[in-house]
Amino acid sequence: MSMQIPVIVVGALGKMGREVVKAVQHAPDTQLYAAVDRHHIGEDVGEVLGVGALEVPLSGSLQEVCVAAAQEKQPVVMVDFTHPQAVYENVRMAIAYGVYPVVGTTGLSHDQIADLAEFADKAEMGAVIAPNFSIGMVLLQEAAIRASQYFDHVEIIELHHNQKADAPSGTAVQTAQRLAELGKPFNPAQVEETEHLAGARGAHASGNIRIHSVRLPGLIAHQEVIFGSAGQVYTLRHDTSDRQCYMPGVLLAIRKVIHLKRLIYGLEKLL
Ligand SMILES: NC(=O)C1=CN([C@@H]2O[C@H](COP(=O)(O)OP(=O)(O)OC[C@H]3O[C@@H](n4cnc5c(N)ncnc54)[C@H](OP(=O)(O)O)[C@@H]3O)[C@@H](O)[C@H]2O)C=CC1
Ligand SMILES: O=C(O)C1=N[C@H](C(=O)O)C[C@H](O)C1
Repeated sequence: MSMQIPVIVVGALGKMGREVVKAVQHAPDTQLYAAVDRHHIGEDVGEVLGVGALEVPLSGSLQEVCVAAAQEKQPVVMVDFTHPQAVYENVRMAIAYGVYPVVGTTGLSHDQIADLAEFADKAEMGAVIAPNFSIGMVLLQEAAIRASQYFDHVEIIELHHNQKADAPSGTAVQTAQRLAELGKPFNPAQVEETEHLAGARGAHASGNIRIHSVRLPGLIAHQEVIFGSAGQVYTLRHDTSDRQCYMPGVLLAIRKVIHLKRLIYGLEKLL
């Protein structure tokens, strides 16, 4: 049996997928098993990405790839960085064929995640969904949880490139959720507010925390969590300058998911 974990990358030609293809190819204990996307079907994924031949042709059918993976004697992992509209069915498909999903795609609803967790439970299959695979964001969220002990007022600003399909970012939603889980009543009203332009005060997320989304060319992925109290503002900020920052987290999830028997949500639970 090979010591390398076979990995299917779905969305292999995307901004994240191409980094995952390279990371999986370079890591000593993982190997690229298949690459799935919607373009260049049949062409060598390495040639298309300009990194030299990898002897892995692009497939347009995740199902065909999963059928082949189901015949393998060792566990196969699927890494999905596609689109909010595709990811739910991709994860269902992977689990149905005994392929372990590692999901970075954001935009899944709370109900969809709960449904996938139930599906993984029934199949006794591991799965990892993490809206952010960078260690810096895990640390930012932990610092925010600590700061919440001392601040009652907090808002989140997330800033991304303008090719992003979903808003707010999955990371901002998760950050608000993690703060809301503390059970503290954030942002008690000070005055009666009127929004003269709809959306001016952002979106209401978990825990009465507002999220403001910025989309501009030139940005990659950035988030601020801003706390305020009388006479002081405390700002936590994370900036992404290269999508390589997500790769150690993705590789960690690939290595761990094959030993799990349920769905895990959040990179912090794997550290
Ligand atoms: N968890 C994390 O750490 C991170 C998560 N993300 C999330 O990852 C997702 C992808 O982001 P990004 O790489 O920037 O997006 P891109 O649009 O650059 O890449 C997505 C790729 O998936 C392809 N695709 C879309 N639908 C399917 C499908 N049904 N089957 C196969 N391939 C498909 C797209 O093809 P086409 O071009 O034809 O649409 C494209 O090649 C987003 O949800 C984003 O929020 C991003 C960064 C980090
Ligand atoms: O689309 C992106 O780029 C990113 N998406 C994820 C999210 O929605 O949180 C993670 C990171 O912010 C980059």
